[in-house]
Order: sequence, then structure tokens, then C-alpha cells
Amino acid sequence: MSKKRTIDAFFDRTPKRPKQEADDADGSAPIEEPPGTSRHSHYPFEIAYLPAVVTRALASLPASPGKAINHQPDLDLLYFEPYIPRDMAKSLFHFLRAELPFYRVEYDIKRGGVQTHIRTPSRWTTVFGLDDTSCFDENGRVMDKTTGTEAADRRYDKYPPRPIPRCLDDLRKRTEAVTDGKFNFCLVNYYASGLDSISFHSDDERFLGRDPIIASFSLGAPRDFLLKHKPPVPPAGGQLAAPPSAAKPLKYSLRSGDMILMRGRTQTHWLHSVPKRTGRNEYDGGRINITFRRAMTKDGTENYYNYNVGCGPAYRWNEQSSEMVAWKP
Ligand SMILES: O=C(O)CCC(=O)C(=O)O
Ligand SMILES: [Fe+2]
Repeated sequence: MSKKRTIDAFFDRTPKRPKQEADDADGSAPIEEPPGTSRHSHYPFEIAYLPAVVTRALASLPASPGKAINHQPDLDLLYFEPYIPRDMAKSLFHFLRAELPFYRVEYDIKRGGVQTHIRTPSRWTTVFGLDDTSCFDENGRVMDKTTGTEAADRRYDKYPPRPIPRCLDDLRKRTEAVTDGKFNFCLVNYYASGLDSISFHSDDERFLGRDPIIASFSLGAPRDFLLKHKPPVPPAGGQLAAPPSAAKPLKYSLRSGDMILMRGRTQTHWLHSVPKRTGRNEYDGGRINITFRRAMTKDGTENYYNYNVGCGPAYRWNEQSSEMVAWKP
């Protein structure tokens, strides 16, 4: 039997859960373990482990070597085309869409002194993880790394952190093993169609520290990924200058299984986006984006849960109606 057929066969979408287990702290389950689920009091539902054959296949990733993209000022990318073989990426897309809880976050911000209600982002999101000041113990409790006692902080009270489920943690560990990155957060976007998007931004929040390394995976429908240099910071009281003339905007068509590692000065000096896809390509199908990042402080934990989980209901993919449905326990 070919490798493809073997992996596809193991991505059996009918629930078959012979063994229920608490998630262990370091996620180091023996590979031969029968399928089980990650559980945590702050997951709305249990999240299946990857089939063991897929966990094993992760050990041989990346499927192709990364290509350095650093020919422009301040840009430092490593582009794997693909990182996950295309057939495995397709199965992983269907698995994660079906197994993960997703949210449609709404929040209030002050814009120009006016309180505004934001009903975007125009995509589904979810997040797992905990900043570097704390860790989960074997019972899933948040422990302060310095004192070794249970962490008490208002930022953790508002949005209780939850561990990265094993199905994503397997990929996180493999990504750490082949890059210079260390990651304690996993953010997931689901773009249901070409109408879902993310506007130009950079992931350069203070809580990520200097020159953060971010690994960004694409699964499912192809989408454009645009990059443009930020205008240089003007001198105090000065005019906004143009970006360095050598810096040209870039466009990559990200396909299922690709991974872009963003590193060095990229986040400080470049913006990136996934624009809407209209017309013929609008209903090409959904896309999942996974990013692994490292938050250094509690502000990172609060920010990520605030903007990617929020206070609304969890949703789960419904295969029959092909849509996200509010989760009722
Ligand atoms: O979907 C993508 O490829 C990019 C997502 C992204 O930039 C983000 O979540 O910060
Ligand atoms: Fe981003």
C-alpha cells in the first residue's frame, strides 16, 4: 500500500475513541498508543489525537528544504514548498476543521477616542497556549514557573489559558526541531471562503520580544500572501518617509502544506496580509492557517485569547451542513 493511502486511511473521520486520556504535560506519548483525545477543563469538547501513523510521518518533515527569501531590505523568510506533503496536508485540513473549536470574535476598541464595536476579524479563529512565565502541570493547572505555585493573575482569570492539544503540539515540536524557533502558542485561522481575509498587519507586539520567529502553515485552498515594507519611522516631528526604494511589495501564492517561517527583522519592518479572493476563486474552498509563536509575558496570553477566543460561544464544524455550528454541550 502506498504511503498516501496509508495516511488517508488512518484519517478516519467516524469517531472511534477507544481510549480517553488526560493530556500529559510534555505531550510525549508513545507513538504506538491507540488514538485518544486531549482533554482540558477549558476546552469546550475533547480534541482527538492525530492518528499514530500521521504522528510518525511528522518525523520526516519538512517534505522539501526551505528556500531563503532575504533579497529585500529587512526581510528574512524561509519558504517551504511544501513542508507537509500535499496529500497529508489535505487530510490534516479536514481533520483540524472537524476537531478544533472555533470562534467568531467581536470586541470593542477605541478609535480616535470613539468606542467602536468590531465584528471582524472576517475569519474563524482559535488559540491554545501559555506565555513563558507559566506552564501547565499534569492536571492542566497554570503554574508560575518562578515560584512553582499556582499562577494567580487577572489576565489569566479573564480568559483561562488552555494547553496546545496534542494534534497541534506534535506539529509544534517537529517545527521546533527543524527551525531555530521556540513556540508556546498556536493560533489557528479558518478562512471559510475567499471572502474571509486578514488585513495588512505585523506580528510585532512587545510581548513577543525582539525579532520574533513565527512559523506559518497553510492547509486547504490556495491563497495569496502579500508583503509590503512599512514606511520608516519619521524623526520626531518629521514627515512620514517612503519605504526604502529597494523594497518592492511581494506576493506568494500559498498552497496546501506550505510553510513560511518569518524571522529576523521581518515583523519590525514588513506588513503581511491575506486579501479577499473574489470572482471565480471566491468559493475555491476553505483554508486553515496555523501559526506557532512564542509569547514572553502574560500580556501576550491575555491579548491572544482576547482576540482569538473572546467571550462568545465556541463553534464546531458540521460535516452534514458544511458549516460552523454553535457548540451545545
Ligand atoms: O493566514 C495567513 O497566512 C496569515 C495569518 C496571519 O498573518 C496571522 O494570523 O497573524
Ligand atoms: Fe500575521
